[in-house]
Amino acid sequence: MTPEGEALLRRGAAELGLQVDAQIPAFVQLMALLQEANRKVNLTALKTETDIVLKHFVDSLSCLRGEHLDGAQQVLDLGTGAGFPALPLALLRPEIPFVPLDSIRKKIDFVRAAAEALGLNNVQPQVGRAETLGRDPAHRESYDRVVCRAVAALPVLAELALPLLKPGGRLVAQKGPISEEELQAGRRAAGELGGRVTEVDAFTLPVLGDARTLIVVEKVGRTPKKYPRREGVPAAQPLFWAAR
Ligand SMILES: C[S@@+](CC[C@H](N)C(=O)[O-])C[C@H]1O[C@@H](n2cnc3c(N)ncnc32)[C@H](O)[C@@H]1O
Repeated sequence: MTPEGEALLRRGAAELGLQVDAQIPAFVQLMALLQEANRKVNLTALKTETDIVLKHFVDSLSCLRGEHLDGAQQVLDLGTGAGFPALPLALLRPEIPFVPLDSIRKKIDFVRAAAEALGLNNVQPQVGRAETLGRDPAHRESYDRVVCRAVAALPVLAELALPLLKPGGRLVAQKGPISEEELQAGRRAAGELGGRVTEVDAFTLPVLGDARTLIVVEKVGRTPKKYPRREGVPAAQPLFWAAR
């Protein structure tokens, strides 16, 4: 990473109220690993240094807004892709255990290799589908938090995440701007699944000013056994939401 890239990372993090000086060497290494892996396989669409700094690193760190991860014992990153937001979050919060989950093995192979290279003992990547884990007693109702970024519409996320959360746990979903229709469907879906939308935090991405929304869904009851539906159904037939 160039000195300009490092300065951009410091500035973006500072706008979020975060200090990343101690983690700069690790971010430099992560940038190199991502760019090297991207030359071999198409891991992420973002390829330039500026895009990776702002739209992967800083954007991931925005999940720390509102301190929703504080005190969490086990955080699942649903649909982590190349490790976002899990890897930047794990760098900033070494005391929190993260489980980056993705259904695509080559992505999880990268996340595992990157976590090892960065010496991140608090990262345990997992290959699989959220629907499968959500019905597996070893994972159902096992997580304090589920974070996710750019994975699916809110009603779909609610069905994938709420079965995995312990009662009292929270889904922290980072999205772009959200329509009123999606939010309404998400509220109804959350209600059906034992959850409640407790926060809709609209903000702008540091430096770039792109619109973002952090949506928090709290698990206030139990998720009925019939959820999640089988693999692919939550996304193909989102609860309470026809307007896709
Ligand atoms: C658009 S990518 C976003 C990746 C990453 N969160 C980011 O922001 O860069 C969505 C990822 O979610 C994964 N995914 C989608 N549905 C999933 C499911 N039901 N279970 C596990 N992973 C899923 C996909 O394989 C893909 O890697």
